[in-house]
Formats: sequence, C-alpha cells, structure tokens
Amino acid sequence: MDLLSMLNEKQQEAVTCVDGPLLILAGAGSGKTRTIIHRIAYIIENGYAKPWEILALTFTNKAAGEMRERIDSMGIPFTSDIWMGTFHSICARILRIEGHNLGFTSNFSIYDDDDTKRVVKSILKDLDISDKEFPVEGVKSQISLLKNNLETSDDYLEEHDDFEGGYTEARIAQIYAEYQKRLLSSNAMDFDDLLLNMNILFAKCPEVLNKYKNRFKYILVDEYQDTNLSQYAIVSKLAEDHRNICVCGDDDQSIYGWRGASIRNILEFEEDFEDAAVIRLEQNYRCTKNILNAANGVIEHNQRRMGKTLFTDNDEGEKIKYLNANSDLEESSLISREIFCLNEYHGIPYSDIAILYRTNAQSRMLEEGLMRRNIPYQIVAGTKFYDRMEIKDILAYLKLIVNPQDDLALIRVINTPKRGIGPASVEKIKDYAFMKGTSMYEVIKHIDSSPLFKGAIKEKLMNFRDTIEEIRRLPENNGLMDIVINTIHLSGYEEMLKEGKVENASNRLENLDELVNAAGDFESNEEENTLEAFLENAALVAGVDSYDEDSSKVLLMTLHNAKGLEFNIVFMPGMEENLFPTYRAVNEDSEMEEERRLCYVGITRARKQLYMSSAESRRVYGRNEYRNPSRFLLEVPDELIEGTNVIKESNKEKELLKSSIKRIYDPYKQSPKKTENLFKQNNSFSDVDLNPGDKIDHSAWGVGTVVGVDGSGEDAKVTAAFPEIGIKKFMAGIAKFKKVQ
Ligand SMILES: Nc1ncnc2c1ncn2[C@@H]1O[C@H](COP(=O)(O)OP(=O)(O)OP(=O)(O)O)[C@@H](O)[C@H]1O
Ligand SMILES: [Mg+2]
Repeated sequence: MDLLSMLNEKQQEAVTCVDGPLLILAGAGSGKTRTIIHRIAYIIENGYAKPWEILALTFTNKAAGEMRERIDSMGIPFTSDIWMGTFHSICARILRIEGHNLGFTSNFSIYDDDDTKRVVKSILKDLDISDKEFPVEGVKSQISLLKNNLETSDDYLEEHDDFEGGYTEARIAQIYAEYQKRLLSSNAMDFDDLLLNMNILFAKCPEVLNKYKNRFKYILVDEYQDTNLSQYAIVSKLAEDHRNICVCGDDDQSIYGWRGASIRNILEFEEDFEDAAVIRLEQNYRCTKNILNAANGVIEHNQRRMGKTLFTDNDEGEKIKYLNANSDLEESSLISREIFCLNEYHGIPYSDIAILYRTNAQSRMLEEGLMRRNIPYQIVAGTKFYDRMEIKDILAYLKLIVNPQDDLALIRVINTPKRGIGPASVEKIKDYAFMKGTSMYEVIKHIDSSPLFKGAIKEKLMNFRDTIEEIRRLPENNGLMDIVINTIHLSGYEEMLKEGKVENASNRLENLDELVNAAGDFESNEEENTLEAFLENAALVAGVDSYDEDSSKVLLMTLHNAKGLEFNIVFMPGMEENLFPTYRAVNEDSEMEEERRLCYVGITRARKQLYMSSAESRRVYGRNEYRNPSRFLLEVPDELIEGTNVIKESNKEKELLKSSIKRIYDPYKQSPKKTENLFKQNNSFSDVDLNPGDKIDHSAWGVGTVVGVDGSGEDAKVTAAFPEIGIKKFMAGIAKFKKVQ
C-alpha cells in the first residue's frame, strides 16, 4: 500500500524524516493524529523497527485502539505487538513486569479515585487529623499534584518534616508518607503512582531503564500539549540515547493545565531536544471554512500562543447558528427540536450529532429535552460504568483473589453482603495485621488457629474465608466470564439483590449482567484475557473509551472529553459568562486563556455545522440567575454567525448586548484596582466572619473548605482546601470570595 499518497507534502515530510527528534506543531484537524498513524506504518513497512520496538502514547485507550485498527487496515502485520496506549496503561504494563524492584508484585491493584479517598479518610482518622481541617478531597488533590510534579513522599517529608516551616505542609507530608506506605503494603498503586513509580524505577534501576531504552527504538506521543511533568520525564528518559522521539500537539488545545499538564513541554521541546526538526501542518481537513474561521477568530484573543496559520480548502459551509433561549429549560427544548428536525427533515443520523458542554451538571436538562422528543442519546461520561457500587463490590472480590494483600478490597467485601462481621471486628483484624506486619486476609486465612476471635464471630469469619477460598479456586477451571458469574453467585451478592432489600436491586442486577457481558467480550476479544488483565482494563478504562459510535444515538459529553474527536454536527450549549468561561477564570488571565482554548477545541470538533446557544436565565444552586452571553460568542466574527428564527435580538439589540458584555469584562483588562471594585460591587463580597470548616466560594479556585484562620478582620490569613487545586493561603481582605451556606 502506498502509505504516502493519502498525505499532503508536509505530512509526508513528517512521516518520512524518521530519525531524530521531531515536533509536529499544528492546529486542530490538520492531520496530526493521521500523520502519527502513517508514520508508525512507514517505520514498520520500511524496516526501521519491528512493531514491538515502537512505543506510541495516546490520550485515551479508545484512540489507541483506533490507531491500531487503522494501521492494521493498511496491511501492516503484527500491529497488536506495538506498545500503544495511554501513559497510564503502558506504565501499568511495564510495572507489572518490573515493579518487584520497588516492592510490588505483578498482580498489584490499581486504586481509583474512590479507593484513594477511602485510604486518605482512614489515614486522617488514624492520625487523628480532622477532616474539617484537612478535607479528604483537598488532601487527595494535593498528593496528586505533588506526584505529577515528581515530588516523592520521602523528598517531601524531608523538606517539610518540621512544623515550624509550615503547619499545613508538614501535615500533608505526614499524610502523603503514610499514604504511600499503606499503598505499598496493600500492593497497590493509584493512577499518579503509575507514572511516578515508573520514574522512580528508572532512577533506581538503570538496568531497567536501559532495557526499555533499547527496546523502544521509536517513540511517538499524540496530544503532547497535555502531558504533565511526570509523563514528560518518562518519554524524555526513554528517548535520551537514540532521540527518536516524535511528538505532536497544538499549544492552542492545551486544556488540562488544571490537572497539572504543562504547556511548557511543548513550548520547550526544541530546547530539550536540541536540533529537533519542527514541522508545521497548516491545512485543516476537518472543518468548513466558516467553522475554521470562527475558531481562529476566537483563539486570536489569546496572548500566549506560539502562533500558527490554518486554512482549509473545504467548502465555506453553513454559518454558525446561534440559539438564544429565555432559560436553560428553553435552551434544551430548542436544541432537541433542532436535532429532531435535522433527523426528521434532513435525514441526518443521530450518531452524526454531538452536544458538548462545559460542566457535567448541564447534561441533566439537555437529557430531559431529548427524552421529551424520544431522541436516543448516549452520555460519554467521565464517571465510569465501573464506578457503580455493585460493580465495584464484585470487582473488589476479584481484586482480593488476585491480590490478597489488598486490604481495601477486603474491607469492602468482608460484610457485603451482610455476614454479621461488624466494624469492631474489622478494626481488630486490621490492628492485628498491622502488628504482625501482614495483610488482613492473611489473618483471616489462619483464623482457625488464631486466639483473636472465639465463638460465633470466629465461625462467621471462617465461613467468609471459605467463600473467598472457593472463589479463589475459580480461575483453575473457568474462563473469565464464568469466574465473574460464579463470584456474583458464591459471594451471596446475587441472593442479596434478589431478596430485593437493597435499593434499586433490579437495576443493580442488570448492571451485574452487563459486567458479565463485559467479561464475556473481554474473554473472546482480547489475546491476554486473564482476570488480572480484565481488572486492569476496568481500572484504566474511562467513559470516553467505551462509547459506541455506531449506535445511532446523539452523543453528549464534556468539552474536555471531546478532545481529538470529530462530528458532523456539534452543539455547544451554555455559552454564557460564568459558565463558559467559568466564573473561576474571570479574574485570572491564564485560566481565561485555558477556557478559550477549550472553546477552540469545541468549535473545531465540528466538521459541517456548529450551533452555539445561551440562556438568559439559568437555575444555579436552586435559584434563577440572570446570565450574560459568553464573551467567546462575541469573539466569533459577526459575518460567520447567524441567529435562526428563534433568535430574539434585532441587530440593534445585539449591539446593546455586545456593549453590555464589553461592560462586563473590559474593566478586568484595565486596572487591577477597578477589577476589584467591580468584583466587590457585583458580588457583594463583604467582610465575612470565617471559621475552620466554613465553605467559601473563591473567585479563582472555586468552592473550598476553610482549614485555618490566623488573625482577624481584613488582615486575617486564611488557609483553605480546594478540590482539584489543593491547599491555598490568602489574605481575607484582598482575596475575592464569599461564604457559602
Ligand atoms: N492529507 C489528508 N487528506 C485528506 N484528509 C485528511 C488528510 N489529513 C487529515 N485528514 C482528515 O482530517 C481529519 C482530521 O485529522 P486528524 O484527526 O488527524 O487531525 P488532528 O490534527 O489530529 O486534529 P486534533 O487537533 O483535533 O487532534 C480526519 O478526518 C482526517 O482523516
Ligand atoms: Mg488528533
């Protein structure tokens, strides 16, 4: 197959200059992902490397699956041997083989968000730290940020072991160290550990690093603008000898700064890899002219850009349609009516249509609108099927039989279904295991000969042990699907649900059926179809990995989840100030630029037609709030956007609208002083009396919990924890926040 004929000249150049560092820097829809796919095929076909000598990192597992399929369809053999996946899944794979160097066995568990929170909670309890002072969510994000910036718990503890140097930091250091200790003794890693431990492993065991340096002759990274320091460190170490690293990205699409991703990685690639070739792709193949120009018009308002030009030979296409609604309810009706018409009168399949929104909370209203018109839809959510309670319970049984050291899994299942083993007994087992330096299951396993329990409770524990041992024997003569079916049965879970005493029992039974199906699919489709591999997949697969494109349903997802994807028709609802851009960004230039990049990502997902909409009032925290249209709407050049018959403004009114928006945000650009006054005026941030435990809404960091207050009045120093952001300190008199009830 002629691999080059389907590419333009620049793309061909990017595919054929195989050796040495290469940065493909290009705007949306210019074929970066396509170029990566062809480059891999080219490398293999021309004998530069075998499939198993190539490492390709993608942003989602779904993207990796699609890449593999595409390469396969080009007639390239052994594509399943290419190391292709997300950073997390590739690291998990390597750590299964090499983790013993760090004290993990190959069957370590992967803890998700919820598991992580449970561990933090129990540490706070054991160390007698109040979760009012250190909210679980805040501690969790703080640890995550430290990990992604390559701060190990040992280093951090060393730097902050002394309370004089900062109470909060010292406490966090203590919790972080204990957290790592517990994960290690449970033979478990959280998501960030997969990356951090990989770095620690490379630093600690040069021979392991060398092994993988030699194995991966070519490294390719898609969506490079959203890698964090920890990820960057992994690829740059792997590539430091041969330097055959090709990264592609778009600085204008960097949207994960809030999660620790660093645009620095793309900005400084040329410094990190001297004499790197840089190829710019300038032709967009995805969007109509109008859509592309609208996207360009918006992103131009950002200051911090590397600067790119992007053109398309595609048709001009339709103008962008703006729907203006009275309320969020009306917005959802307008959107579903439009979708209904597109399908009914224009024959557009539902699966061509996507609704992309800023926050998950917007989906409920949109869903209701679609339901009213019987429009089939599918939500691609960040929360996963595997997050449901019943699914997690059964997976915990499976995790426990794979990794008996996993205390968290044990605690989850020991009394689910109810077996009369109460918290006091669990605590007793935990303490005893701690004293003996062993796992809780190990204690239960030898409960017969243990003096720890007597009588009825001993019997109950022995029964539980027998159940687990029976489940443990399942893999000896059962395939994956039968293991799952039998676990649901033997654990007593099925009976519990069938008795109907649990809320939503029938729904949960259906979900468990779905889990059985998932196991069945995995068993027949995956080459490595072991229970271990299934559990790993369940831990790492995200909602966005599992949606079905062929299902003839409208897709709903957040703008963040839509990265890298394309749809014929895109709706962007909620184009309002304080929603998109989020209110957190209004006073913070760098956050505003990230919001604008997110808008650019949204617009450029559309191939043929884009709708944007806003509501004049929206229910927020149970109150109706008056809304102003988003500044991003007005940044779309006038000639590219049109109202439909539902648009209410006359041109004159539109002008008024525009000037009202200017009034809202122009002062922010002027002097900081003015901004502050304006903020105070608009939001009535008056003097507030704060105490630890109070919830506040901060202009930049969102809703958080006050951890400490030092001093009083305007000069008081406030320490507060913000989910996803971490612990922040600020002066009460200067910061912009309000107390929330
Ligand atoms: N040379 C080409 N000829 C025809 N179509 C192309 C060409 N290059 C890319 N395309 C098509 O353009 C669309 C966008 O390509 P691709 O998804 O690779 O872009 P991208 O740069 O990765 O976009 P994003 O920044 O959104 O990730 C795809 O449908 C792709 O098949
Ligand atoms: Mg792409």
